[in-house]
Amino acid sequence: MRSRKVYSLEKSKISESVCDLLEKLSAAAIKKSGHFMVAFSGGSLPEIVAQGLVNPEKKRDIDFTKWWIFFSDERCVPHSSPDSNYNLVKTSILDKLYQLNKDTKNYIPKEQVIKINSKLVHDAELAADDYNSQLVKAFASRETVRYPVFDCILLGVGPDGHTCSLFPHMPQLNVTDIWVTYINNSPKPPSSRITLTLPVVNDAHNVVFVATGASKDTIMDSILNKNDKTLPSTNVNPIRGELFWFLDKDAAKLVNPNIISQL
Ligand SMILES: O=C(O)[C@H](O)[C@@H](O)[C@H](O)[C@H](O)COP(=O)(O)O
Repeated sequence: MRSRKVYSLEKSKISESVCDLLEKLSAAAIKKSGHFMVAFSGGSLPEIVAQGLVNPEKKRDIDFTKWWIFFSDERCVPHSSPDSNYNLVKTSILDKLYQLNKDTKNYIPKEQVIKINSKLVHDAELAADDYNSQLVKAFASRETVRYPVFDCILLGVGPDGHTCSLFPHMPQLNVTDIWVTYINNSPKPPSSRITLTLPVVNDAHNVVFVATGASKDTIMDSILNKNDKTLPSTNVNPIRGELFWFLDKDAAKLVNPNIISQL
């Protein structure tokens, strides 16, 4: 891992700070390769990013036409379901971005939002294979390596240390021969999901965790202080990339102050 930065911020500062970083990473990626390949998790993350990204009071200097949106994990539900991470990102970010920038057309083209195949949500294994093929197609023009290299993967962390849909003591954490795998007994409902595998996450140029709330203080102690490798989030260490943790004060309460970076 090139570097790890752990930030502990007032909750009100989290969205803006994460999006300041996204603005920087986006500009660098677009300059280097012509696009910004970013994967979103579900949970609280999309709303947190939305507050800083599609804010009429603070327009971002971002060329959204060059963004490609992927999902770090996705539930095997219809796109219209309230449980769909695509639906969450669409309603919290994509639709608002369209409304904010429809005059300038500075929004993400629909064909650059790579979502689960809604015809396959009845079969998580087929859906995972299909998403894997979609990744191959999307990254074909860029990649000569074994894995797709995302410019940024945005992750949340569960109170049990899961991230994406990689859960403690479940076999998906050890899958290394494919880019996307599936689970049908997720401890966090809904039970059927597809997820990026750990090697893909660790091949990203940048991985950004966002964790807020007192419910995350104990797990943050296990991940950052105790380095508990049974927890999927502890195993996220980008091989050539940068790792960022954005914590609010509640989630960072038990974290050793010596590992906290200053923004
Ligand atoms: O689809 C999902 O459920 C998410 O991708 C999941 O991995 C989430 O990121 C964590 O459960 C944290 O969720 P919160 O940020 O809401 O606690």
